[in-house]
Amino acid sequence: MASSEEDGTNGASEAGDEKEVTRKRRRLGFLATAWLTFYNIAMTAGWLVLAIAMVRFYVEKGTHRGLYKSIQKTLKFFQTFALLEVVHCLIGIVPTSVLVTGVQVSSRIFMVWLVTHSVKPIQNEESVVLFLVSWTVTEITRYSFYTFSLLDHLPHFIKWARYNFFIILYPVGVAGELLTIYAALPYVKKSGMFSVRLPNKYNVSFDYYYFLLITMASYIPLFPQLYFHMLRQRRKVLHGEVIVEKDD
Ligand SMILES: CCCCCCCCCCCCC[C@@H](O)CC(=O)SCCNC(=O)CCNC(=O)[C@H](O)C(C)(C)COP(=O)(O)OP(=O)(O)OC[C@H]1O[C@@H](n2cnc3c(N)ncnc32)[C@H](O)[C@@H]1OP(=O)(O)O
Repeated sequence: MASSEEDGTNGASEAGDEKEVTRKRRRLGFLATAWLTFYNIAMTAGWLVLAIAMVRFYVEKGTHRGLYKSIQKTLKFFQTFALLEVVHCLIGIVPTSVLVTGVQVSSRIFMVWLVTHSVKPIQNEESVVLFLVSWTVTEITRYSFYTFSLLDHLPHFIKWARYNFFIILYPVGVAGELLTIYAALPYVKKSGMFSVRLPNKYNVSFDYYYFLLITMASYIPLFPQLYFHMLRQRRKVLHGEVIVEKDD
């Protein structure tokens, strides 16, 4: 696979890229770079394990039924581990917005623990496969992008994939998430799970069913912001390589 140095960009932009990498390293410091490299390698490996497990399951069983159950431990571990991304932003070792990362990570944690893990009858829905596949492809690409960038050997395809796959995978993932929450609604309403009814000694009430409806509605203002954020990042990072994209 060609590295960014080998992909046909001109000398001036290579020199600019190298200076940028050196500036970034100095800014980050050794410890932060080492930690991020370890973190990104671990996350790439984790999501790769998940991808292989999903493909193996489907090849062996020929159905998606039981898929979630078979991969849930790995999924929960690596998706929960991603909470560290919010910490990375908070302590300033990655130049990403806490808000953007917070919304992204919390919606995933919410989907994993408070929807798919908690509402057992929906675990075999096709929509679960939809978001699992789009998360997995996205994360393998994203974490390998960060890893190779930190190691200063970024293959052009990874960079291209990082800033193009999301155009399709983001809406597909969101559709999978929304359909899964929608499928959970009847069970949540019937069981009254996570809901607190009056009267009680704290005098508070909470209805998880309505909370889910509000969460679904909140995708309407929040998702476009994340999507346009990624489109802006795409323009920033791939700017100047438009000719390469056209050649593709
Ligand atoms: C409690 C209930 C809450 C419910 C909320 C409900 C509302 C939810 C609405 C939103 C729905 C989202 C659903 C989502 O789960 C669906 C999917 O994910 S589907 C699959 C497709 N998904 C994607 O493609 C995700 C794409 N999005 C992102 O990648 C994110 O926006 C984000 C993770 C935040 C990344 O954005 P960022 O701005 O960081 O982009 P960059 O990758 O370009 O990074 C910018 C710079 O930071 C450096 N960086 C970042 N992280 C690292 C790292 N780990 N290691 C090293 N460096 C890192 C990166 O290199 C860039 O540096 P520089 O600019 O110097 O080059």
